[in-house]
Amino acid sequence: MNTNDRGDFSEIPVLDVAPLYGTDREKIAATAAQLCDYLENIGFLYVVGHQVAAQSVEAVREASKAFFALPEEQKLDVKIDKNFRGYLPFAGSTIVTSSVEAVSKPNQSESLFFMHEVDETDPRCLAGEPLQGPNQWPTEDLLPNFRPTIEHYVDGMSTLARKMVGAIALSLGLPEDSLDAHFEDPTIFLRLLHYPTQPKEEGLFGSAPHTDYGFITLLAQDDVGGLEVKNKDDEWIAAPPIPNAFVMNVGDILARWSNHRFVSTPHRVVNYSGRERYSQPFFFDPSMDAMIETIEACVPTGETPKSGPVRYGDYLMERIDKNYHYRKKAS
Ligand SMILES: O=C(O)CCC(=O)C(=O)O
Ligand SMILES: [Fe+2]
Repeated sequence: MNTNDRGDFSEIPVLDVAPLYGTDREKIAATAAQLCDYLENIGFLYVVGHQVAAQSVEAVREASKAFFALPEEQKLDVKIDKNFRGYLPFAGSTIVTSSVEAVSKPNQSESLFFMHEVDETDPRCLAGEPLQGPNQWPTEDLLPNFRPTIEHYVDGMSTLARKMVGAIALSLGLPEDSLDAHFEDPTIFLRLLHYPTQPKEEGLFGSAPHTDYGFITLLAQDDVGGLEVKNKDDEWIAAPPIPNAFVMNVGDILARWSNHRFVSTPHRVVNYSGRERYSQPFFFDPSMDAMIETIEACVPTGETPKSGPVRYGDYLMERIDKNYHYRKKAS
């Protein structure tokens, strides 16, 4: 790697991941090598050639629009709970752990969170383990077909994300399945986001500058635009919508796991378009119980890892508790 290239970009590159669904080892290796370069130097790329149907992406967007169009009191029927599933009203989160800039104004968005489903009878839920509980679904009479639409999408996105886990392992010179054990019960978030158009105001964002917590993010956005990614010259580079592409980025736990060989790049959303914006980031993260310990292949000979081991669930709870008002305990 040429470290001088790090953060030196003026657009987000596109990677065709179709070979990852096939069996041609040479093509798979070439795709992984290209991926490695993007993850090391930019931390962001567009993924095309995946097998998530455009129809499924569109169906989720329509479901999202229908949900956010409901009266506030109906949205509040599924208000976000202690398990981090449900509706986060407009301006409900301020990113305070952002290392990117001092942030004080709440994000100009409302969102609806789903996670991996955990039944009420599941031992993890019964034991009161953090973030392990059932999703909150809008009722069928209010929004018909909502749940199967979301679940179908999460299935397709999970398949794509697992292909990327394999490609990431290959890109580090490891066997394709070497990280799989950490994703046996993956921690999954699907966040449906609605950004009203916003005024131009100092320090006011749809989504304030931040890095993502987790492993990888795969984002579908509508045709409005507004996502921007920071380069090494502190310029905000647009990541405009490309049809049938997901924006993929490295999260902080992947950066840490890779001894910061891969870079978790700050990004933000500003919606000055005059239109409403809808996006749907899918976050694919390790199992709560997975121990994240620096990948040896990422530590140069003679050096020690930059960070110690951490249980993914503990790391995640710390990050989440800091960022969301509704979780803050009244003192
Ligand atoms: O809405 C977007 O385009 C980006 C959202 C985002 O960065 C996030 O939810 O972490
Ligand atoms: Fe993000």
